[in-house]
Amino acid sequence: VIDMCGMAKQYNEAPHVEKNPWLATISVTRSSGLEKCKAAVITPHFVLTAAHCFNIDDEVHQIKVLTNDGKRYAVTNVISHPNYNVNAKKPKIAEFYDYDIALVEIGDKNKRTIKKEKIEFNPKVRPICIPCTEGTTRALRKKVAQTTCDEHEATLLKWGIVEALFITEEDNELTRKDVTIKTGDQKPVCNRDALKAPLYVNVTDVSEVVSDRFLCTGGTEPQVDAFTCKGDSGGPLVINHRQRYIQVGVISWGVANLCINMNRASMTKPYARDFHTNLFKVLPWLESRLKDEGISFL
Ligand SMILES: Cc1cc(Br)c(Nc2ncc[nH]2)c2c(Cl)c[nH]c12
Repeated sequence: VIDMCGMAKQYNEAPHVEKNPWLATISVTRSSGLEKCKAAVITPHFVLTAAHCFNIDDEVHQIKVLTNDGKRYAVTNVISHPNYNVNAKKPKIAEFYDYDIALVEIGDKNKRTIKKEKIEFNPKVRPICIPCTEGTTRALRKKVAQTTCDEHEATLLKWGIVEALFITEEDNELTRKDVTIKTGDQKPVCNRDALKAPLYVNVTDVSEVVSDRFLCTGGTEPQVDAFTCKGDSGGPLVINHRQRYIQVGVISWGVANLCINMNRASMTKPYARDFHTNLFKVLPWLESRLKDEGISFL
């Protein structure tokens, strides 16, 4: 049977790693120290993360992918979106996160074996669903023949307020955090708070920093949303559709740093918004890079 995506243990007492089997951690070892990001398992050879987790001079031997079963995988390639350029708007905008998304390819370049090492799936390690793939059509319980990518978007990113979640690691434990994606008329209200980020104080036009590639979450209306910490970068923004999990975004950046070393402040702020790269806006790139991976895009 084709590996069904977005499946997880649902029973209350299930270990957190089996409730969130698609979460992975990326570690980048540099002379300046260790950087960690989150990622999502999407195929046996690829995890999806944020491009800003890497520097241009990082080499693949410095990067490892850690899955929930404790396995560490070597990396053969980091494929950042071609339009990602954190320096694109310097000096006015010191960091620009448009197209903040990257695929990390698993395998060991040095291994003489023909077959690349690949992620072993098990109850703690499973792929998440990606929009506009057959796997997601099945996960949405729709007819494979007739369902279009637009229908996926209409079903998942309805107009207004969309319930979603991300997974963070607190005291070595995975915990889910609930957020609401502001779409439709709620989107400008959410995006506007980007100008409250210290980084963007001298920016006047929000569209200079919040491009159409972003989904916006956070704040206190209509509910008090969880906020991200820098260490959450690269993790998946997930929609739970009838106990099947579909990734719609990659955690990119946030307005307020309400965390000290991943210890969250107790109170959020109304302007504590987070921005996530919207997978529906990077599909041609995703499809072109995943074509030999047994994922059939619509
Ligand atoms: C997830 C995440 C990533 C980054 Br990079 C942050 N840092 C930042 N955002 C704007 C400029 N720098 C934050 C903050 Cl702050 C909260 N969550 C973040």
